[in-house]
Amino acid sequence: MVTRFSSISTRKLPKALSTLISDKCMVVLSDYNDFHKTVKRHIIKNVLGPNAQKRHRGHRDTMIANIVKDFHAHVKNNGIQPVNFRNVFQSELFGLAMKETVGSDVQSIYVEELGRLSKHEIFGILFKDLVEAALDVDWREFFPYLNWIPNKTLERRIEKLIFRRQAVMMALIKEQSKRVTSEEEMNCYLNYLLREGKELTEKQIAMLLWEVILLASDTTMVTSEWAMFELAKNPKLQDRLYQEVQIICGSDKITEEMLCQLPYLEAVFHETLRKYPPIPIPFLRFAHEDTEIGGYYIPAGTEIAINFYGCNMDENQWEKPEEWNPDRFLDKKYDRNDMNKTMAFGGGKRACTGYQQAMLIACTAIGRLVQEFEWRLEDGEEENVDIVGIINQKLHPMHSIIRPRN
Ligand code: HEM
Repeated sequence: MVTRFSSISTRKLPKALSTLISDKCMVVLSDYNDFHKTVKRHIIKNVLGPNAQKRHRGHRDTMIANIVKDFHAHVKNNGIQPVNFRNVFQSELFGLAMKETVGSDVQSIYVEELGRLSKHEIFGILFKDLVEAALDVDWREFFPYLNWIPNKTLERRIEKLIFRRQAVMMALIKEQSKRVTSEEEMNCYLNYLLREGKELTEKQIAMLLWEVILLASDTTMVTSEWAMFELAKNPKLQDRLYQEVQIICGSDKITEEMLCQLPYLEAVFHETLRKYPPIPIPFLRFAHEDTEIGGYYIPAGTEIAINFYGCNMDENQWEKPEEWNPDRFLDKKYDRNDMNKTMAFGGGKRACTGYQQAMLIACTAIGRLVQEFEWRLEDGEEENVDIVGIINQKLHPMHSIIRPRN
């Protein structure tokens, strides 16, 4: 992935997915070409690079504060009734994604073609429905010579989803374009692309904005949910993390600046990514030229699946890989600054551009939630380890009993 990326960075996508993403009009699913290089420069400069992340700091702090507030409100209103972690976390994460892309956590919007939509409905149209559709299997993919047979039900469903996404994105763009005067609203991807992305069409801008909404709304939540699940399941390890946070932060709330002093928290993050990589097998690639990988000759046209999950469960590489054990990452052999301790973020030139955002949000949230509350699993929850979808999501959202520490 590192040295051969230029030969193996062409994506092999199912037809339905290719249609959904307007024929690879995204950084993450485009081939390695000039379009990719241009739009990757844009996303780094305005959203995901270190300077952009500094500019978005306020949004992350607000997000964490809101999550903590929501959990306290749950305790106040429902006592020891279990809380659905995902409901709280995902809504706030989606709000952050909207701020980064269109400048505000839109609570409702009027869309000419669809009427007035709530935040929840916008989330459904821009995220949930499309993620579910990406999983739809078109049986014709397995029999390419039968491609001439129509699959009208699937095609109509995809057309409808694209229509709805496009209508909402256009309404968001129109609404936001009216408010380009305020300083805070200038700091969003939409305004940046309107200013700097002169080579892009309106449709491409809509797709690039949607890409950030899609990528920012999920993988970080998936990692945080699995980490909280394991901590709630293992009170001793949770206590160890709490003690570490107490020693470093005392009575202060944990902040991003403190993360570098919290090695156990960092180990919790990496161990979660190892055991539950949010992208266990990235979308297939194919070699567009003859190449050689790991001593094997790979002829042009070969499809390549990279199994991160398999690598992270390899007994030759990891002792007792099925155990969730953050301690393994405290070993001196791991460089503290190396984000690639596991394969979770990919590798080489196509490695994840959003790792810094993911790490800052997940680590601060996990640390702060353990600092504020004691987490226990609801009876029977321990068994709920099934996963669903292409992003290794917990099939059953985690339900946990939380008790404020003070
Ligand atoms: C724990 C969280 C995350 C994980 C595990 C993760 C994982 C990955 C992986 C494995 C790839 C490479 C796919 C491949 O090689 O085919 C990737 C690419 C990418 N990710 Fe992430 N990701 C995470 C969060 C994010 C976030 C929050 C964003 C942005 C908001 C993001 C943006 C991207 C982009 C733009 C690429 C494409 C890079 C390129 O093709 O040059 N990721 N991610």
